[in-house]
Amino acid sequence: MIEVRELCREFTVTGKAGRFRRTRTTVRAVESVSFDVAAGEAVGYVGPNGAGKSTTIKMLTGILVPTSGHVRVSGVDPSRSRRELARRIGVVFGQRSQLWWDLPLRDSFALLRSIYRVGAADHARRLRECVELLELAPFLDRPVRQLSLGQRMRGEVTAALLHGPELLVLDEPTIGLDLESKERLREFLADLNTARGTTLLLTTHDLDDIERLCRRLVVIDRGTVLADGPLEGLRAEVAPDRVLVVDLERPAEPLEGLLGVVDVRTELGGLRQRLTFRRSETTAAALITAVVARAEVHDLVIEEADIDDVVRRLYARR
Ligand SMILES: Nc1ncnc2c1ncn2[C@@H]1O[C@H](COP(=O)(O)OP(=O)(O)OP(=O)(O)O)[C@@H](O)[C@H]1O
Repeated sequence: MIEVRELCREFTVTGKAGRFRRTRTTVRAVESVSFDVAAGEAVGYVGPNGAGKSTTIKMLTGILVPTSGHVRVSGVDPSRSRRELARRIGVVFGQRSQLWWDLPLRDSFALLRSIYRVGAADHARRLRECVELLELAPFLDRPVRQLSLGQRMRGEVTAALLHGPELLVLDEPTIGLDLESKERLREFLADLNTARGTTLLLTTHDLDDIERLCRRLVVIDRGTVLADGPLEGLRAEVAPDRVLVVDLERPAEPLEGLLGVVDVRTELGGLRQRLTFRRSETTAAALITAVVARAEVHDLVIEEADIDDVVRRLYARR
């Protein structure tokens, strides 16, 4: 669905040096990025501010022409075949709108139907689904400028889906939304991917988006790919330890010497013990069995690096 090879984009920035002289410097926003996305995948494209995410998305959607490298999306070269691409993919920019500000949402949708030349029946069916799942009915007849951010975003996502795209590209789709709106949108997108097979590529700084939506993460920094793989694989790679926290019925000596355990800390006078263990050397189940054989356990919980930790550690590698 997406094929990117050694993609590079430079910008020339002019600055002032003295009264009359100007300097020209070249900024490499995307240095060399390569990755593929297969049909049906849901991929998170993440990286710190200025890493080159938006620039990549703009090249994937035909808004920017690459300086060098190869890119194909949905079988076409995005910057050469923008119209063809627009028929095949949907794009949502959290910070920009594709709706008509003064028109009621319903009229924006009707205009998009004529622009994309979508059949009346298909349009009506897709609109009905979005209206129901994204709960648009109460504000369909209101001008876009009167909508809240959350309402408008639901409208933006609908607008991007009315022509039935096989790929949806989202740049910061949940930015600025409240928790409930974020959750509603995530649920809708997860269903779009799993039940309908629409391929998703999204950039986000909200790693809960990734946790809920994406099985795979492409992490970029300074215009190159730092890591690419399933979240679980990346977690195992950068955070090889997990922690088993056990609350005992009675205080006990530290539970030392269990297979795979690299550190034991006691709290509450030995009533709570935190056992750090290597995921490559033992499983949580085996360790729990070993602990239960040594002491009477009241409660236990397993802690591991959350997605923020994983991504932070990946950035820190640089
Ligand atoms: N039109 C432009 N002219 C000059 N430099 C640019 C231009 N667009 C982007 N850049 C620079 O390229 C780099 C990558 O920018 P980009 O917007 O792709 O990053 P990003 O990963 O999307 O960041 P953020 O998370 O802050 O949105 C930055 O250093 C930015 O200043």
